[in-house]
Amino acid sequence: MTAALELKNITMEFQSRKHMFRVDVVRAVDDVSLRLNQGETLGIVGESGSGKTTLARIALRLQKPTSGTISYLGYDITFTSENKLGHFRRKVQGIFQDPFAALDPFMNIGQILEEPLIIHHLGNSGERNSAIESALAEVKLNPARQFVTKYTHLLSGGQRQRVAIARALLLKPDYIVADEPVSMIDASSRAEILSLFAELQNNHNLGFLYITHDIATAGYFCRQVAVMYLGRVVEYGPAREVICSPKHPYTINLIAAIPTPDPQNRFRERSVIPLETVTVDSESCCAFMPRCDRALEGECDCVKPVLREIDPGHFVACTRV
Ligand SMILES: Nc1ncnc2c1ncn2[C@@H]1O[C@H](COP(=O)(O)OP(=O)(O)OP(=O)(O)O)[C@@H](O)[C@H]1O
Repeated sequence: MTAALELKNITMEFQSRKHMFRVDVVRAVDDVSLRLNQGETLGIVGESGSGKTTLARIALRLQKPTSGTISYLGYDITFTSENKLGHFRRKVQGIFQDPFAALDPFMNIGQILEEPLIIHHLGNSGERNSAIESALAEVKLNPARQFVTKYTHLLSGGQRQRVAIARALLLKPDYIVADEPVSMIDASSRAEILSLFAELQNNHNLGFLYITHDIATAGYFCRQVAVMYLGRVVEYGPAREVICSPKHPYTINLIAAIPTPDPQNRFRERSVIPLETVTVDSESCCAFMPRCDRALEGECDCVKPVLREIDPGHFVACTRV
């Protein structure tokens, strides 16, 4: 089956000038290969700074990688010029963390939703209006006709995110890159937005690249999960397996940190991942080594672990597994 999105050996480096004559190179993404099939959900999980957003921007071709290739439906679009990306721009949509910044406060909901249809020359005015109303109904903003004339300051965070989802949906995308779509929304709306994603996926065979720091929501929504640490994928596999039977020490710690509503927790001490105290040359050793309670001298400090298949479809980059 041709993948909706395929990232092969993606590396992304940024240069930052720290002193007048010294330029530091930050490797935000380091040799990442991932595949998203049509109608499936791939979760990218990791803490702040692990390179998730950079990878999301690359999947949307908002950024060209330093090396590696991006394929959309089998076509290499890594360096395709912007004027030839029209179809990709329509069929691949992004939903971002901040629903307050994503929508223009000077436009009403109808204008916000009509704009991409006008840009992509889709339908006449009447067709666009009925498409907008059905998209609003689909994201459960009812009665749709009343929402069309409202401005964004009248909506809650959850409602704004629904408008952003409707805007993406109107272009009938093949896949949506959702970068922390529920992290700025209050807890009560989070589950509703995630079940809305699942419903839209069923109805439209939509693919999702779901980026999050919260492995629990990834487990709820994703079929496959990739756990990232300092730009690398350290564990990848079916979400249920990665969450119920994590193998990499970093994933094990992330899962141990998921809060559970058990009154006995008052009497238990939880282990926390220690903060990084030293920076290692991750070119020649395991980047997680300074924080790992299983690290072994002579092994983890001299081998850069690569992903190995330890169970069918379950990959781990750790020499200690
Ligand atoms: N334009 C840039 N210039 C320099 N460094 C950058 C740039 N963009 C990202 N980085 C660095 O790349 C690394 C990964 O950043 P990225 O935003 O992709 O991580 P993240 O996992 O999405 O984190 P967060 O959840 O906090 O957004 C960080 O160390 C960041 O400082």
